[in-house]
Amino acid sequence: MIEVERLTKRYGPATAVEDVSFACRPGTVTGFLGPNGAGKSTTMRMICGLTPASSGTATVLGVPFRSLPNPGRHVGVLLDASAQHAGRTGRETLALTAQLLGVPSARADQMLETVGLAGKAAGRRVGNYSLGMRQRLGIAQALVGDPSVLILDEPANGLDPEGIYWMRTLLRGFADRGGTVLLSSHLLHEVEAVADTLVVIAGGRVVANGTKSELLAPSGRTLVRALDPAALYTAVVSANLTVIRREPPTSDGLGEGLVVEAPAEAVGRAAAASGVALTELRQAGGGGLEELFLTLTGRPAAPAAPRPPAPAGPSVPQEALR
Ligand SMILES: Nc1ncnc2c1ncn2[C@@H]1O[C@H](COP(=O)(O)OP(=O)(O)OP(=O)(O)O)[C@@H](O)[C@H]1O
Repeated sequence: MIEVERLTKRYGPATAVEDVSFACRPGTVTGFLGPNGAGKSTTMRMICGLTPASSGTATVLGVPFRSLPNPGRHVGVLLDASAQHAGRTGRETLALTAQLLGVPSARADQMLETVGLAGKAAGRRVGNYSLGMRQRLGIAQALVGDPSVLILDEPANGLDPEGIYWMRTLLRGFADRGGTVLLSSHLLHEVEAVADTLVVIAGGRVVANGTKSELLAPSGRTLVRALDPAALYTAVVSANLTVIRREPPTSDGLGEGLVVEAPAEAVGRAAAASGVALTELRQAGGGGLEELFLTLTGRPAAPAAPRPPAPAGPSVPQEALR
């Protein structure tokens, strides 16, 4: 169990993390999502006692991380896969960790096997490892102490598709055996595939927190497009419906769309009343995590007039979300 209660981190006048609260339960994978600079790493570092919080608390297995006796036997942490000693081999790295944690050295060999670094790779110096190999070694290191909690910051970075699939299977198995996993990522689709619970952070604040099925449930919003986007906008606004945001034109030639806070029927009627020919009318949502993420964190409006109300959250460049 990980419990985070109103955690805040300030660096001088800047607030990196503000009033963040969430819980990760045994048997679940919690995906911690946010664009670059959202505050994921800072939050994880505070949970692990590496960065002091300005206010708020974080506990792991009921106590602050630093109060855990031999924490590596309870919590496996991977915050920076590049932080390993470049001059040691993979096998030496894990053997040393096993020794420090007081577990048999055979466990180190088992973990090398588990992460696919047994054999030749185990004898190579870490400095010669690819980023993906370092991630695998970092995951092995986190697992050596046979912990019940895993805290992993962007573990999929540098992994190829096969590696990402492998990691997903590993984390799912760990949680299914009763473990607790907190996993940060900006790889939305990977998180969507493995997480049970999602915590979305933007600008240092939690903007969504719930089970995947709750958060991805269909919304009462409608996505609508028309041959004449400006006429559509006027029709929607004239019917006193609220435009949440614009959708960019599609690659197959449909023009700019609108996401409207109303059921499809109301939007269709508004368009019909103004004689606007629609090219698309459907419930918004169903676009998975990416759509949820964009809705929650905002996105740059497409250049067109007239403009809808500004998005509620900070602007997030789309490339930061992939
Ligand atoms: N030591 C520090 N001093 C000052 N500002 C910091 C420090 N560490 C982080 N920040 C700032 O805090 C904010 C949150 O950073 P953080 O690294 O936690 O975000 P993140 O969500 O992990 O981003 P990324 O996905 O890019 O790693 C950023 O604006 C960052 O510049």
